[in-house]
Amino acid sequence: MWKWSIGIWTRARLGANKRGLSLTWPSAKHLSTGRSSLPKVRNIGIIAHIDAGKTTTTERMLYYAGVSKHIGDVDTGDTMTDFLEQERSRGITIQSAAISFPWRDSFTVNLIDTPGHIDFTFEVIRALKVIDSCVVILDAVAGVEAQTEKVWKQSQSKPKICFINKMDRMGASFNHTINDLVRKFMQGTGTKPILINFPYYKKQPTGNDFVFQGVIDVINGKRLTWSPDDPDKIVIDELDGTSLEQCNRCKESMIETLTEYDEDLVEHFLEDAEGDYSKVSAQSLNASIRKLTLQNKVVPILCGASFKNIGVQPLLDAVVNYLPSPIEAELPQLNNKITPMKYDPKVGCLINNNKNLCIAFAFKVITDSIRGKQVFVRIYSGTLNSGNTVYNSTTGEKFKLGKLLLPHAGTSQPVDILTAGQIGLLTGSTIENNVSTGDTLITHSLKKDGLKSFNKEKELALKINPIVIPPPVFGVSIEPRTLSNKKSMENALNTLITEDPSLSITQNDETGQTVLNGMGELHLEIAKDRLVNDLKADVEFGQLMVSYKETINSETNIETYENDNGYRFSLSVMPNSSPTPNCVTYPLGINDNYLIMEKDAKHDKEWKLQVSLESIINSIMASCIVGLQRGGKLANFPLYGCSIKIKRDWLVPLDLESPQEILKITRNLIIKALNDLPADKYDCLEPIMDLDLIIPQSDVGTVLQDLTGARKAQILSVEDELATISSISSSDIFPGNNDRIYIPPDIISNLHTIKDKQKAQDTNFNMKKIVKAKVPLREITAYTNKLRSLSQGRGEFNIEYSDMEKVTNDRLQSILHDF
Ligand SMILES: Nc1nc2c(ncn2[C@@H]2O[C@H](COP(=O)(O)OP(=O)(O)OP(=O)(O)O)[C@@H](O)[C@H]2O)c(=O)[nH]1
Repeated sequence: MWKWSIGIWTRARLGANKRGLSLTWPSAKHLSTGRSSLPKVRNIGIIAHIDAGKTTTTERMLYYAGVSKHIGDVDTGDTMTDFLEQERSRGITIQSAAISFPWRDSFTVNLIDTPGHIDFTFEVIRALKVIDSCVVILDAVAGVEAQTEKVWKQSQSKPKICFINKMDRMGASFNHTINDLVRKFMQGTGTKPILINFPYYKKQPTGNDFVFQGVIDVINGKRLTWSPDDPDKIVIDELDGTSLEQCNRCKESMIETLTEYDEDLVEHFLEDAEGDYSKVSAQSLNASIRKLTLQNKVVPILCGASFKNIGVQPLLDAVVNYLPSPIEAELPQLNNKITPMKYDPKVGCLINNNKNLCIAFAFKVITDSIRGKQVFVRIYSGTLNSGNTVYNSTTGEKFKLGKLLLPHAGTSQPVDILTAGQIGLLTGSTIENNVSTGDTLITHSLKKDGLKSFNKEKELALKINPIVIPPPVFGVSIEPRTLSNKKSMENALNTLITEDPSLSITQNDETGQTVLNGMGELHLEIAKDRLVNDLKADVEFGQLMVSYKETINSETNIETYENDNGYRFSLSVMPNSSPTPNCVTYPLGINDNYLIMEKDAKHDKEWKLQVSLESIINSIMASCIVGLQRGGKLANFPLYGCSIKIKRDWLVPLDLESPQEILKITRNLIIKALNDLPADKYDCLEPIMDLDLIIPQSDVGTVLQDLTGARKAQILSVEDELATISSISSSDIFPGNNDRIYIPPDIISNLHTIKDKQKAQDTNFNMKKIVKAKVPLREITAYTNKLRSLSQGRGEFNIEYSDMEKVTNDRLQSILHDF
């Protein structure tokens, strides 16, 4: 918490000198050992629409935490979290970067800065899997944009704080953005916004211009202004006049909202504060906001302009004050739903009441030119020590851990131990072939090789539910420039898809063509760039093409393999259906395919196999993926939405030495089953996209005509965009569910740039419409130029994968013409 005194506040006063050295925070110590007191850890994700200012805000956080000595800037390409060459040259975040830093009173913040572009949605999904809460950044001019809506929904019930950024820009509206937030996410849910601070505009000495200069702190009733020349200097003043009046109204509104849910605060308000709003203590308000944020009853809202260094320290305070520690977060989602789990304040998450059980989840793999493969893990329970023997419950492999690191985006710090709640990195040669994204690692917290002490049936079979990978929608063919480059191309592709499992490779056995598939044009563009420039693959690429799929509408014959050595194996391929009783289901990668194994209690228990059941199942899964990717009978498009069912009576010989032997058998059975299925039992599928358009009202007719005609779009809705900024700025109160929350009115700030002036005119004088539609991806490629010409450059659009849809025979013929 801040110590309030009127005057000038700098980093030096907090104990950090200008070179970023911490004198009073015990940061260096707790970061170097990897141990932190669990209640003082925050695992947060920074999420938002593209360009909202996530990386800019993260860079300021790192600077104020003393981690970086100068403020990195996306526009000059010297940020710590966007360290890939492609990120720096394009000024966008491509992969989520994890970084740990200290903040006040020995808190450790583990932060993941996520990309905003829709093509990198998998990066957001995997970050959301391992963080406990989110900081949502909003652009104060644009309000809640399409990708913010998406990530808000994806983050489900994780507690959130909102930071309304870019308050310095012309057209910025605090009021409009909060209205937008409430309308899109809170109305009818019982969740309410809580204004922690609101913007302060300073009137310029000449003219009537106001410039965004700081914030009014509602809880402490102070004005904080940042110096344009010195990022470390904050001046704290008492309030008077309109600011004081607005702050009091905000505080009353805050107390009214909180007391609706919090009996403890009601008691404090009536007894200690004697019903006087001004006497309600900051401590009680902060405790109440924390409690209700964790319950998703309220969302604290702050504002600032990260680019101008305004408002970032209060945001960091809000992170540690209001967001959950790992012992207050949601429990992990395990495959075995009956395993008991709870939080213990000392050891963190306690799984199966076994405090020695360490469970970690591998959520990201990167390849460093010096350190080789590194795996990001989130530790859920217990501790991970370097040198521990670890069991990978996803693959059934055992291996010894090498060095552990704490991530610092671009650089990392070696540690001996990673504790529950931490996000860390595994390195060393032993992880090379033993860990992939989505794997669960299990070990004994105290013993170097204590796996034997676990209950094999229960504890070593535990898995954290895997990350769901959306299907790729675009592909590009790739071939080595010379035959001698083939091996290095395969290695480079392998590295690429290990790092980013939302990329995939399909191989056409007939034509020999290799296709790299991804989530969108930009995704593949970046992948191509990485292949050639970072991984030095000497390759040629074909045209970008839509990723079509095939599916089956009927079950295949049951195919059986049996031999004298004791193998017996039968399977069939069928369309996905509802869960089958007495079966175990395993997802098969990206195409909504599954492996279904009829349960047989005999397996593993009685077989006394030399290799683990998990590694056998893993081999079966790998061969299923290959078998289904060979494609269907219509056009060899990869199979989608299919299940491979292994029948109950399967047997493998007791002396089986390697599960690899099973690979070929399974693959051949799948190919035989699919070959014998007649062509009329196959359907072709094409990707359908959700399209969000914002267009001037005057162009709605022509744009809709083009969409429904040539582009075969189905229009879902056409709505007015929210009222324009000028009309909203006068409305300072909006209705919530049954109550009203006070938001101070906006002041239109100075016009900074020509672009901003144009944007302001556009926003003020042109009513816009929001169109939502579904459209085949094939019809919406290269739409940017078309929309530009139909809307005189004023239309904007966003597309996002919706689902795969069956195509008619005529359409299939027209699709086949594209190849
Ligand atoms: N005027 C103004 N510009 C800002 C502010 N914060 C960020 N920007 C600018 O907005 C642009 C995008 O900023 P980023 O930090 O890269 O945004 P992002 O959300 O990380 O972008 P992606 O990760 O690519 O989605 C850059 O040009 C920043 O300089 C702000 O407070 N005010």
